[in-house]
Amino acid sequence: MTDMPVSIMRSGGLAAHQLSDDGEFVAESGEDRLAAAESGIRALLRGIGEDPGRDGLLETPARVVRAFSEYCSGYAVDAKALLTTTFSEVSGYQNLVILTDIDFVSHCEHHLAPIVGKAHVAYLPASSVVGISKLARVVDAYARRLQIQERMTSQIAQCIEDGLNPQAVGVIVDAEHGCMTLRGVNKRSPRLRTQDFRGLLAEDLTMQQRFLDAIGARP
Ligand SMILES: Nc1nc2c(ncn2[C@@H]2O[C@H](COP(=O)(O)OP(=O)(O)OP(=O)(O)O)[C@@H](O)[C@H]2O)c(=O)[nH]1
Ligand SMILES: [Zn+2]
Repeated sequence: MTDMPVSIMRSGGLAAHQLSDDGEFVAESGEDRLAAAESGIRALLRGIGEDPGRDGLLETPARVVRAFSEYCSGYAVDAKALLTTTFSEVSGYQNLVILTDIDFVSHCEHHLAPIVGKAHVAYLPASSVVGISKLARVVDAYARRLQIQERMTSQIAQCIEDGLNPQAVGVIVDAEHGCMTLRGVNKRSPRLRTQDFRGLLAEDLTMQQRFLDAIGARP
């Protein structure tokens, strides 16, 4: 047995930081990371039988990397910090605040295929309300990552619960998954519905129904 790190053994002597344990090149700088990502896209193009050297594809790796940086820009967003602008002067408001039809685009972590849908968010304020655009920003902060829909739904609910400490939180997400509609099982119609109800919205079925009615959903 040797004490040599796996990465060094695999690379035949390369410095340990240059290869990860699964044998991938690990870039040190941001620029190296982009170059490595672009070369990965060139490999993908070769893998599907294309010629990454032909004119039309020369700029494609850089474009794809830029596009994925945009799809995944939510990693850089501190979602909870979005909920710090609140208005307490409307503290007499005792009803659900419901923001419906927040459209989003995410990407599934299994196939990197688009998940396109709408999120509906409700909360019952405890003492203050938040600017409604911030709720849509929270949705985007989690949507613009590689996701599965169940986790995204809970992350949005958790963020609102932590950020506003409300009496109730509800998040419903309806989405179409490209990995089901464009490939694989190739079904055009199914939409995945996920929901996360917390606090009074988990206990009070009448309140839950008000939320469902607002989005025109069947219970
Ligand atoms: N629960 C859940 N599943 C998802 C989501 N997005 C994609 N999937 C599923 O993840 C699964 C991955 O299954 P695998 O069998 O590993 O992948 P696959 O061979 O490409 O499967 P098929 O899509 O059936 O062709 C598939 O069933 C997808 O439909 C999501 O947000 N939530
Ligand atoms: Zn998928």
